[in-house]
Amino acid sequence: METPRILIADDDKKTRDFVAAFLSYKGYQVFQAFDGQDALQKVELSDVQMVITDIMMPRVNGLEFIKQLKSIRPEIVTIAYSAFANHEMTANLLKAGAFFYLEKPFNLEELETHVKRGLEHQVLQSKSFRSKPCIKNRALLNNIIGESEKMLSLFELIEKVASSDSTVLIQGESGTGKELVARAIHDLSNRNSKNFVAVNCAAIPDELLESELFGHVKGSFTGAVATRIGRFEMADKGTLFLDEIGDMKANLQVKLLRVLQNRELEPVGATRSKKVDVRIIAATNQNLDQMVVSKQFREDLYYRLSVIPIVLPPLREREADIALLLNSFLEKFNRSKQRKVQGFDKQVMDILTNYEWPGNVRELENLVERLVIIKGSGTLTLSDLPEKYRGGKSSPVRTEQVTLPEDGFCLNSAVEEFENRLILQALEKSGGNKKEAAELLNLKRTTLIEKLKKKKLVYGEQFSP
Ligand SMILES: Nc1ncnc2c1ncn2[C@@H]1O[C@H](COP(=O)(O)OP(=O)(O)OP(=O)(O)O)[C@@H](O)[C@H]1O
Repeated sequence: METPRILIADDDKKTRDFVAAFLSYKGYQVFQAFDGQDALQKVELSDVQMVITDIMMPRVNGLEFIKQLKSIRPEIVTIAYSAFANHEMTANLLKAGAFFYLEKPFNLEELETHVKRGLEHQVLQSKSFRSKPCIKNRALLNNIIGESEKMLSLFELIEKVASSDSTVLIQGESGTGKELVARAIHDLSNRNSKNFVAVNCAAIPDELLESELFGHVKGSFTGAVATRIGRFEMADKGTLFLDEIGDMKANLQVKLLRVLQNRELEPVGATRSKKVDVRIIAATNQNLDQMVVSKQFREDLYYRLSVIPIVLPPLREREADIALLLNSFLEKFNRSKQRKVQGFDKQVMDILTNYEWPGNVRELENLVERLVIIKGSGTLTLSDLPEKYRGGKSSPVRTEQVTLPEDGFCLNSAVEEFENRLILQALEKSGGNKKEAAELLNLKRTTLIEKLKKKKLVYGEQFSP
């Protein structure tokens, strides 16, 4: 049996460390959160079965935390504790779905008894949740392929959050389907008759992003030849999807925070602000938690955005979906490319099921598209697979051959040069075709185009770093 995973939420570090040390000693895997808001984040990131929470905490207190947790992850068992409890609070806690309530100071052995009971209860409860997955609108989620347990709970979560109008933060590796999930949330929400507007914050040059988001008035900067509305206004009454939010620069983070707080924005060069009614869904493949610690991302904005956190699992953690994805894409590309490939032989299926998929579903989809086009008909066998899949190696780039010079060097410019060279090689290989080059690099086509713009790279011209 897997080691049970438990999260302890308490703003008092001493108590938190004390309870954590005891439960770790007893063999549980323990995580810590410093208040209810932080706990909501960590629940998703650490995939726990139980939360032990203090009641008196700043920002989101224990009772509010349990209510929110139950609305998104009802199968997680919670034990609450507090120094001052009265009958009314205990009743409220149990009504909110807490499994047990303990009064401080409590005995650690007593806590462990309730932890054991709670975890037994959790196993039974999660079985019952699994046996009746209540996904009402599977048809609307049709373009998200998956039947693994992780995907089924994702579908349930999408349905629950869609109607809530809260801000959502989707985290996950590149190619796991963050944009697809954002669209599904919009499609299932009351805003679905209005626009879903997507902005890739990493792809738009920093100096243009502000006017792209908030719009500008004529003459406010060189090139502002006419007044233009921004993406926020385009998404009015609908949904704005802010992709790659981790790349947003500090000055714009402040402006975005202001819009989220006041629900109004100021176009570049305008003297008056405008009201907007927009639901924000943000996404990133970076570790925002760590970026907050290293002060690259504002903590206040992080909490504003992550009211409902969703973490998409990488494909290697849901092997059960790989065959389904391979077959679904095979069907899709047979249809759209007018080919008649019959399927994958067992050896190919086994290799692809055990492959790591560093580029996740995007990589799988691109591979199937290429295989279908090239093969045309018949069954796909080992010799049809590109070398890297046959050898089981996930990256053809031999980074281990790179050595750091004695006196060090500038990492940023080296990385930039490395990226530029690979982009130009991909364009070379595809004869300048950007869609194909993006596929070779496992990037979205639009991301590649914006990267080229940002870097001022032109295919066909000699690149000098
Ligand atoms: N579960 C899925 N079912 C079907 N297609 C999927 C699934 N997940 C991802 N895809 C496909 O994979 C590709 C990448 O998905 P998407 O752009 O949503 O990923 P992402 O996580 O936003 O990537 P990035 O971080 O690079 O922007 C798209 O073509 C999408 O349709």
